[in-house]
Amino acid sequence: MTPIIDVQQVNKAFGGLRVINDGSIQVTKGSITGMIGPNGAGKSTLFNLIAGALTPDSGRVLLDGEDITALSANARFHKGLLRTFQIAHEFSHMSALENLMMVPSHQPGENLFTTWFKPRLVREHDAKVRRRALEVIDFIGLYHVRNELAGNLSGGQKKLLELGRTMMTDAKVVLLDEIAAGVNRTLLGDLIGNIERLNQEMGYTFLVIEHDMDMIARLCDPVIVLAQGSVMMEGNIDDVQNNPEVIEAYFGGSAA
Ligand SMILES: Nc1ncnc2c1ncn2[C@@H]1O[C@H](COP(=O)(O)OP(=O)(O)OP(=O)(O)O)[C@@H](O)[C@H]1O
Repeated sequence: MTPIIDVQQVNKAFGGLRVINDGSIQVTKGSITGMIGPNGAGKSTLFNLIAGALTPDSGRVLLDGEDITALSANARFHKGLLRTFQIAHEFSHMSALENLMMVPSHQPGENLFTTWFKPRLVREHDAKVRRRALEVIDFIGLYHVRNELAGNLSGGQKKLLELGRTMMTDAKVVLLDEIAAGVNRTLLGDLIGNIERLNQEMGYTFLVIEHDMDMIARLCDPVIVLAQGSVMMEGNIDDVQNNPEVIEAYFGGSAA
């Protein structure tokens, strides 16, 4: 089966520092794949190369078999490859529900021609977006705070809202970057449950960078271990945790 994400022999250097060294990873459609590694291993850089925030010096990135190496992050977003969006400053002054409704899509209202000449189409679209936002906010368990300003939500609630924002799109693959950081254990349980439901019920594929090993162990199979810009191994969490090379490089190091 064609992997949904196929990173092929990617290299990336910053100045003289080679950060990704012939990096190749495959993410299987329908999986929740984890990516771990010591601090500075290159996890965020690889994420940025996949999401399109960075361009590789060499190598290719394929999405569902299509070469997307030259595409912008925005073009990749419209192809269904997204990373959770931090709630940007300007959005913290909008309600939780409005944050969901503001997620970019091909909205007819954005086109001046449709706004002027097809106002009914715009109204129908807005009503549809609102209905979807209400469904999503219910799904992520934030219905009771739907009218709260996003800036007033707790850290964990903001993470749930970020996940909810991905659900407003036609996501195929969602990149989750350290989503557990700063989230209390109860909300972390909700977050994990929601990710599993999105995966099982709605067919989302996830690629997860995480320092929280408990979350990796509960969610991810397989787990890819990155060390010094290269893939050290891939396997299930038990294989990874029992691999002497990984223990030396990762658990024996300074990483969490
Ligand atoms: N824009 C940049 N310019 C220069 N060096 C960079 C840049 N981005 C990352 N690096 C360097 O690349 C290396 C890998 O960084 P990266 O953030 O990808 O690692 P990481 O595995 O995500 O680390 P962490 O777990 O600490 O977040 C580090 O040595 C870092 O200092």
